[in-house]
Amino acid sequence: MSRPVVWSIAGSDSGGGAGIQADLHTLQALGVHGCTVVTTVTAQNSIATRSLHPLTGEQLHSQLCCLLDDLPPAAIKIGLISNRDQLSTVASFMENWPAQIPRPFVVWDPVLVSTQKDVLSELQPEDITALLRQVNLITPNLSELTRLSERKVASDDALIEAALSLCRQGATAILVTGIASNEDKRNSVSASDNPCRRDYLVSDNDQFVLEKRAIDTAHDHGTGCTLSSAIAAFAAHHYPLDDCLVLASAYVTQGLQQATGQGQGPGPVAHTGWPDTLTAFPAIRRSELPAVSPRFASLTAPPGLYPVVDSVPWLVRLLDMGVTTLQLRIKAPPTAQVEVAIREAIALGKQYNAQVFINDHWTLAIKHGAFGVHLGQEDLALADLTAIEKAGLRLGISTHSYTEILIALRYSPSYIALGHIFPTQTKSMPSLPQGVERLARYVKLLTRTGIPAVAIGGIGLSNIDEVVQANPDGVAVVTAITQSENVREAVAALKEKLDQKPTGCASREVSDAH
Ligand SMILES: Cc1ncc(COP(=O)(O)OP(=O)(O)O)c(N)n1
Ligand SMILES: Cc1nc(C(=O)O)sc1CCOP(=O)(O)O
Ligand SMILES: [Mg+2]
Repeated sequence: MSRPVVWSIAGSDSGGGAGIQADLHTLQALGVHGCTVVTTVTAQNSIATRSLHPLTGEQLHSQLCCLLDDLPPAAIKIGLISNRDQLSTVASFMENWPAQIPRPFVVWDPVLVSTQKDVLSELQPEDITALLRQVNLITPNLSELTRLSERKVASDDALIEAALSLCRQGATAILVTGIASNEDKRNSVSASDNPCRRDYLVSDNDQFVLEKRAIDTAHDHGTGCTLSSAIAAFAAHHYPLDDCLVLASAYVTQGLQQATGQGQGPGPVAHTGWPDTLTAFPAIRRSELPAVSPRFASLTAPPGLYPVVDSVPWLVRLLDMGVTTLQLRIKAPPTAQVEVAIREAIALGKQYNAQVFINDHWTLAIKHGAFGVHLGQEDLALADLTAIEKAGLRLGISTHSYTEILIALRYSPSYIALGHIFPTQTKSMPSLPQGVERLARYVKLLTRTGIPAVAIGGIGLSNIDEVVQANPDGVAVVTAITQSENVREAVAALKEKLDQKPTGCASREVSDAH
């Protein structure tokens, strides 16, 4: 099967560490086909840039048209644009994108100065508006943001205001990269702890921070190029924007961790594979999320088959069949009737020595001493996580992306649900089904955290074999049980499939970053 196509419109770095060369290494490593539109030929090595040879707008146009005829892109990364002629060529090409070809995701890393502090572009702030309007994301560092926005950026508030000023000029979203953390500056971090680096995502309707420990290496040439081309690669694989940023950040961190140096100056970032080490992933900071660090009690047994039902009679039926992990999911306000059902469900869980989770209704779950509570991402902002933890309840958290997994990990839950794997009729979902390939990557990422992974969404007898291959610790199901013709047979068959899991709950380790 052919790979998604990504174009890199950027400068050539003869030293092989940045520009088109870094982009092609990144795109290859991340499973997409890279095509190139060279904007400028640089004579450059690891020590200095000796000369720059910009191509004309016409030469760029000819490369762009040739690619569009045969290799339309799923995503485009734009890097070095040396002058106004080049910028207006690329901007007008994007503006006149043919209606019959799906518009690609476009990320622009507005390279103005090299890591060795050589000025690479003649562009002035007033030149950029035409291209800003055509891109989905720009990824300036602090000095580029300062120059493009023509503002002094001395605080977080000033940074956000400068980024929003670019939004007002037509930018959709800005990722401001590599900001040293204010707390580190104030507290002079200990020698054993590398300082934090933050990337700020700012758009008209969203703001969040990706935070990670700085990597102690001299070999960081091509970091910005690698980040933006990785974002384009993940966009081409149809990841949502927040996941593109999270995955690209982890790819760069892995590259910095493994960089070994080439030449006498700063060597290039290494090009590793798909990010799969949790320690390379950033932590996510969102102002609306509770700023607490609870650690919830563990499950007493792996979840295995985990039916999610909406009534006490269903719980009784399944407990009688030997099911040991269940959820009562009543999507209704907390009336007296709901409270009675919750109290009975909790009592049944104790009677059968089963792990019974209460969905959403965390106050009633605490009041009646439940085994555990299940919360979604939206519920997290409203619930008192400290009260749930202090009352000794377990917590399960829903996730639908890498970003949501990183958010969930911050609260050390008792399990993490990964959904929805296949299309589901039970609930209308704002995200797309994830499929078993992503499920397997998530499970692998969680494998050493100590936190069990539960797959949910559209899972039944017809597809459970594929799910089992991804090796989750549990499988949550609604309709596979509640709409089966013979519930006892369905339970037995699903349990038998789960018993064929490749391995059990592996030994796990939790990352400091989360
Ligand atoms: C095991 C499990 N996984 C996911 C969910 C969904 O929780 P949430 O996102 O809060 O949605 P609602 O179930 O409340 O509609 C779940 N309940 N259980
Ligand atoms: C309640 C729920 N939460 C999901 C998630 O992805 O968070 S999917 C889902 C419904 C699962 O029902 P069924 O097994 O019938 O598809
Ligand atoms: Mg919920």
